[in-house]
Amino acid sequence: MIEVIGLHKQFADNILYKDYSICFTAPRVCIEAPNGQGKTTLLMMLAGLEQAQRGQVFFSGKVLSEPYKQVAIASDRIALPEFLTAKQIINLSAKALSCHWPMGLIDGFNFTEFLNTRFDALSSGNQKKCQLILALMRDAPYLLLDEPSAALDQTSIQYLLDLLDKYLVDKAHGQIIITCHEPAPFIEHGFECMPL
Ligand SMILES: Nc1ncnc2c1ncn2[C@@H]1O[C@H](COP(=O)(O)OP(=O)(O)OP(=O)(O)O)[C@@H](O)[C@H]1O
Repeated sequence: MIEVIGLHKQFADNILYKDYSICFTAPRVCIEAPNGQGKTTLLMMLAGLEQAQRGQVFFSGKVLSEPYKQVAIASDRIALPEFLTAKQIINLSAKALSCHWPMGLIDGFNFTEFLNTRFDALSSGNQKKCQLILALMRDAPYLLLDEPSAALDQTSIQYLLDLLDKYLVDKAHGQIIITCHEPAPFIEHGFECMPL
């Protein structure tokens, strides 16, 4: 369970969260909110990649000192080295995070033929697949996916949904939080929709 208490976040004079608290209780949550409300920023803060001015985040009741070790995130907001190929980026991450080469995910997303393409030359759907592979290969207990189905083809969405069906089976306290503007397929697969 992820709980946010007393969050304050603003960019310059744009206040996104003011003394904001929320508790995500369902194992699989889909955050639905209008554009610009702060969904991506919230996921980035949960992952420890964006700093809040105030507030605390509890993961199963604990503050994580190094959230990146237990929280995996896929988001367009995270810049990847565009001059490297997808294979080089996946390799770098796998080595840095001591993960196995994610053969199953690469096959499942039909990504093999794009491994030698530079990240900046990948289509938006294939960039999304690369981001998802990087997050999913970590098998972290807390998984945050920002608009995971955006730009994906139907076969890949189905593969992702099947994968998320099984993701928490071996993660007793794990949780998946996604943001999505078209949540219907995720709701059908057991996600609980929450506004911000
Ligand atoms: N690094 C930044 N510097 C300044 N403003 C930012 C920064 N990151 C986000 N913002 C602003 O914060 C607001 C919320 O952005 P965010 O991307 O979190 O919203 P969102 O709910 O995910 O939107 P969408 O549904 O369009 O993806 C926007 O007004 C955005 O311009």
